[in-house]
Amino acid sequence: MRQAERALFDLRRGLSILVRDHARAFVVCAVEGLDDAAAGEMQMLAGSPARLVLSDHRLAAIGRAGAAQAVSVGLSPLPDAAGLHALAWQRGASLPADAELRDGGPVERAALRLLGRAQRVPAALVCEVAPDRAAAVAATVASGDLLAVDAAEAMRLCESGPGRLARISEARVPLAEAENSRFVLFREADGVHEHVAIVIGERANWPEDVPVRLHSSCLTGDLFGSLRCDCGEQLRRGVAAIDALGGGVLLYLSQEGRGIGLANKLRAYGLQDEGLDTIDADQVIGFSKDERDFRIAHEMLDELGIDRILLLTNNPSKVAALQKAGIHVVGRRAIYGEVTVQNQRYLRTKASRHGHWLNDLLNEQGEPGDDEPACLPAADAAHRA
Ligand SMILES: Nc1nc2c(ncn2[C@@H]2O[C@H](COP(=O)(O)OP(=O)(O)OP(=O)(O)O)[C@@H](O)[C@H]2O)c(=O)[nH]1
Ligand SMILES: [Zn+2]
Repeated sequence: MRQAERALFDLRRGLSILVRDHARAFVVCAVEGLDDAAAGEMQMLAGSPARLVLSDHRLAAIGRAGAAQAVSVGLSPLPDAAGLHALAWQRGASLPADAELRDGGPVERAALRLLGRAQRVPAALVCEVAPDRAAAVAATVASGDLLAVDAAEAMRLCESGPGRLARISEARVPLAEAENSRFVLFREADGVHEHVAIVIGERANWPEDVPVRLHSSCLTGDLFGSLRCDCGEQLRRGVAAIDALGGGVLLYLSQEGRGIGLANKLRAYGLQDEGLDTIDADQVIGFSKDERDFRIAHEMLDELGIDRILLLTNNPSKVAALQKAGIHVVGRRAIYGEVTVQNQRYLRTKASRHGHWLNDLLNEQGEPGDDEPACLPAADAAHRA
């Protein structure tokens, strides 16, 4: 899958790539960062007019729901770069009435998946290579100026897990909430993404069901104490709770913004300031309500030799993902931050639309314990918060 990994780098840099299946080949570029010159050049190279490819989430957000994951939009005339940016992620944008919509094939789907994996807005400009341009495009590929990748290979990369993790380095890092802590850094097979396991306490003294928290990174909350979310407090309280339980592990996962990246999270915050909730805002930019893949956490636990855990979370998806991966989640403990004026709506949306177990915190409905996960064995109720 080396070509697909290289394709990710080129797309991140704003370069065009060639994506092909058995029948067709397209010059593909991210709409994010696109300028008019680049749009012109790719059409010249391919010898055909460019089409805009949008995700099903983006289509729904601009009022054109369809069944396909990727939809190819023919626009005549093609808008300039600013117009394409607006169609890709701005609120209130709409397609012209005469826009021609087609379900995308393997190439269009692969293009959007690659962009999502690269944490770019999932919107692509694509130009099919005209027969009379095939030789020129092949020469550009041969010269090294245009990277070519098969759509199937790109899809395989995007659907694959993190691959075998490498344990790279570690050190003792005493924390305010848990003095006896070690940071163990893992690197994904792609050589880029890194995640840290914070190993708290002495392993010999850990409870049999190891206290574990999966914490997705949040620069704004974890580092700066943003009041828009509850992450910073959950992080520190998570470390303290694991220490108080006799030790365990906090996995600090490089999954900023539920996997959409910081750039898109800030875009989404702008949309939330205009009135959208946290899930609709992500959808307007073209993403699903959660782009995270928790297989990484399973890999890390595996590397650490941990398979029976007490999970500190309010997120049912984390419990389900670990159980599916074969980890025995024998108990679940709630982990709350403070409710603030600024994060209240975010927390309520997590509860109502993401299924988070936050009823006790938000005091909305139900008696304490009512929202416990049905998937956990009753015998472990004592573990629960
Ligand atoms: N896209 C997006 N991401 C957000 C927003 N607010 C917080 N996040 C991200 O959401 C993630 C929260 O991760 P976690 O702390 O693991 O929380 P969780 O999935 O709510 O689950 P638990 O805390 O375990 O209950 C982090 O990656 C944050 O950066 C938002 O408004 N939009
Ligand atoms: Zn946060």
